[in-house]
Amino acid sequence: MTPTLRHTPPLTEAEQECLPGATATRRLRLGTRASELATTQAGWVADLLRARGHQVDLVPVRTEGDESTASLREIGGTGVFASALRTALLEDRIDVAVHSLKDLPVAPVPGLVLAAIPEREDPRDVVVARDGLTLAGLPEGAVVGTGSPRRAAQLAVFAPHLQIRDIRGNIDSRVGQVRSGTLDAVVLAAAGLTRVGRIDEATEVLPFVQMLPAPGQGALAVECRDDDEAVTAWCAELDDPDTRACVEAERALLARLEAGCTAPVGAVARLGGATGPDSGGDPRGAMTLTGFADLQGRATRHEVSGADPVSLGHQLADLFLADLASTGTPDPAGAPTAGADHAGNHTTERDT
Ligand SMILES: NCc1[nH]cc(CCC(=O)O)c1CC(=O)O
Repeated sequence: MTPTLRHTPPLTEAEQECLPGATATRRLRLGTRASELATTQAGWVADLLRARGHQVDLVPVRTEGDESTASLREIGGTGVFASALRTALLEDRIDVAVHSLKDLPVAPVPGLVLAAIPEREDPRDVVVARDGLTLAGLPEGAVVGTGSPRRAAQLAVFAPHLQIRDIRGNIDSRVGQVRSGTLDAVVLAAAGLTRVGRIDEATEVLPFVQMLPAPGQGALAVECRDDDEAVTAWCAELDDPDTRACVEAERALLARLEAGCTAPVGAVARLGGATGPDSGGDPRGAMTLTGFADLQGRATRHEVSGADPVSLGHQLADLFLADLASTGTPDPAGAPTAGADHAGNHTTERDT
């Protein structure tokens, strides 16, 4: 193996750019957890980097239980999937970490940067049900497995004839419980099924009007050390600005809501529409951010449109926080902006 740039005195970014073939002399250590989904996602990012001329080695990273508790405490309590990879990155055992964005806590980590958010997969949730059925086609009392309070709360609104059972596990074990007859159906992210090549097993795609995804669902985060300018720049080439704008809005909602409540939250941002003279000069055009939250057993939706992703997220959060503050019955006059697919004022019975 040829010596790497890591063992030579550090070069400035400008010096590296002058070196012919400089990118090929440094092998990138791309960290991945061991699950099929994680290795598939990491492999996809590795291939994108290889297509740009980089040499990439996949590095399996042990789960959080193997790591020092001190480092984990530094990072924070949530995000067990992300913690081990982030620790490995901070300790210079890997150069690049690939995460499912929806599993990544919204709080930034000092020393790390989200160098790229590549183009997202389908953000919707799908159903895998027995006998090719849809949720509407399942009989009264049929059992649907999900470990997600967000999914359970929305199922209670649009499919109240179904029972929810709290389940955990990877894609294979969750679908396996339908195949074995333990469950009538499970709800999963379309993106996960697509990435492992099993999207054809979905029996129904749930539209946003019924089921809003987790903020960031379907998108990946490519994380680097912020002082590693070369790797950060190489990874930044994988960024999709439209996806980044959408997930910024979705995560801004989550960040503001996490400060004010612990409700299950769904959200999706969509670009497009107002690209004409009224679009405020934003070349990305207008964005619409739609959110769901189950606030103390009362499920509500709100929708906002505008140009700035982060302020949209905050605006939407403030609508939910205002709902929460008005502890009495929901105010029908407080309906969202015209055109919203509002499903408010439902009473839910949450099983999880
Ligand atoms: N919480 C688990 C998880 N984290 C990321 C995905 C895959 C979908 C994605 O990348 O958003 C899944 C599986 C699921 O929710 O069904």
